[in-house]
Amino acid sequence: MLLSGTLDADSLCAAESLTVLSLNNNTITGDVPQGMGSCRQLTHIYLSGNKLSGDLPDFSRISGLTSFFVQNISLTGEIPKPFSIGSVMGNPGLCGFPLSNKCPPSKKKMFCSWGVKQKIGSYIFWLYDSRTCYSHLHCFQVSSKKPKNEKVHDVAKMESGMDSSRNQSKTTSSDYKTDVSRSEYSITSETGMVSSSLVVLTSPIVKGLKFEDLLKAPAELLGRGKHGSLYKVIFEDGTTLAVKRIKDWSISSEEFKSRMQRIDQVKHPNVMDLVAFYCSKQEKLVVYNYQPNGSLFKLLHENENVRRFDWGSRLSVAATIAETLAFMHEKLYADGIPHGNLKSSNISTRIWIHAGSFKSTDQSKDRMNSTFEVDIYGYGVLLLELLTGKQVQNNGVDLARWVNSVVREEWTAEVFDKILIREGASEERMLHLLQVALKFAEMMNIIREDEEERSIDVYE
Ligand SMILES: Nc1ncnc2c1ncn2[C@@H]1O[C@H](COP(=O)(O)OP(=O)(O)OP(=O)(O)O)[C@@H](O)[C@H]1O
Repeated sequence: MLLSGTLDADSLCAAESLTVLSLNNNTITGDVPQGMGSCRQLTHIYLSGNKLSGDLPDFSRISGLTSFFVQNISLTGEIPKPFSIGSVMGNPGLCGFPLSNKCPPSKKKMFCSWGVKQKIGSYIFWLYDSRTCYSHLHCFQVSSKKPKNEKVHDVAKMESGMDSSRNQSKTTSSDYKTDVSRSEYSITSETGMVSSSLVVLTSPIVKGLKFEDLLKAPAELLGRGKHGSLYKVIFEDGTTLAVKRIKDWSISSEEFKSRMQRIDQVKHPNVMDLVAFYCSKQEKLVVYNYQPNGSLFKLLHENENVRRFDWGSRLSVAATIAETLAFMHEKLYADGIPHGNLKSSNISTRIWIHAGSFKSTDQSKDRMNSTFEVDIYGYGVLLLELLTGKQVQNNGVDLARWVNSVVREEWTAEVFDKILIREGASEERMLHLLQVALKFAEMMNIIREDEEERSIDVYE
């Protein structure tokens, strides 16, 4: 017997024990109701082959959603998480990864304007430890106003830390469009290396991608961290990737490869898939899909509509990250691969955790425990950032100390983000979470009773 009728979000959400909604191949009609995005208990949604239509609700708030099948319906909108291509095919109006349909700019804008309640999700990028040589840097980073020979020098200077104007190193996409459309330099001409393919792990879109293709495409420096530089690389067909050029990592190619493959095997919907990697004596690159939606950092600190990032959304982000971290730790503990660099800029607003994983070559138990503890500490700092709305400096040490001093000495609710206070979020609940966060900081032994008051006044 085929089921017919329409979907009612209120009753679906009210059925708390309903986790698997299995309605494939029926004759259900009407829109997929927007309210279904609030049915947080759902883990599996099967709606393929019905007569549904309309805009996809925002399912990104359903952190436990692991299966999502909407094949052959006429839905429109952006896919909430990177589900397999098979599960969303047959919907010409859907866009976003893993489909090759890019979402129109208007949709992207929607994310950039931080429609938090609807759009907050979390993806974590899980990745690497890194270290590379500085050769061929010009292929990625070219300044627009100088002759090409000079550009090479600029890049080399920037990468080696000689460039004093570090913050000015960011170049806009438009600069690149006009000036970096084709670098005359290639890895082949510089080093005599032969053409070589990247190891493509996930994306059918970039199959056959060559190292040279990456080097030649227009690139924009997104940022430089302690493990190397990240570039936005734009191809002629519009495919946009984020490429991390890892520096100074004395790890053998075999080990690098096996780490990347191991990370690739552990799939979690909130951890951004590695698209590809490349490893040679001179270079180690890791490739992701470019995420246009901004980071949790931007959401918290550079968002004009910050008011909309309310307590409920922050809690949901915190819970999603915790769940994801626990999953990844469990899967990767034996391999000694923690994230290693968990911070708000590595979490994008659809909640993808950006990769990052420093593998200790010292696999002793103590050492391994301590590297995983760094993630727990990072998570504690993230909680403090969500609760206080303050920017993290000095790896979170100062923020943890400041919050600790407020909690222990002269308690004031002003420790919390004033937006949360204004919204009427429960002080008691926020305090509970604050205490959890402080426990993580204590674990790293950064808060001590006998502590000198050091630089925590930045938060006063
Ligand atoms: N796939 C991506 N798409 C879009 N932006 C990204 C992507 N990955 C990272 N970013 C953004 O680019 C900037 C630089 O990222 P990167 O990961 O290099 O920083 P980092 O973690 O400080 O580096 P490091 O690990 O070397 O210390 C950050 O602002 C981050 O939010």
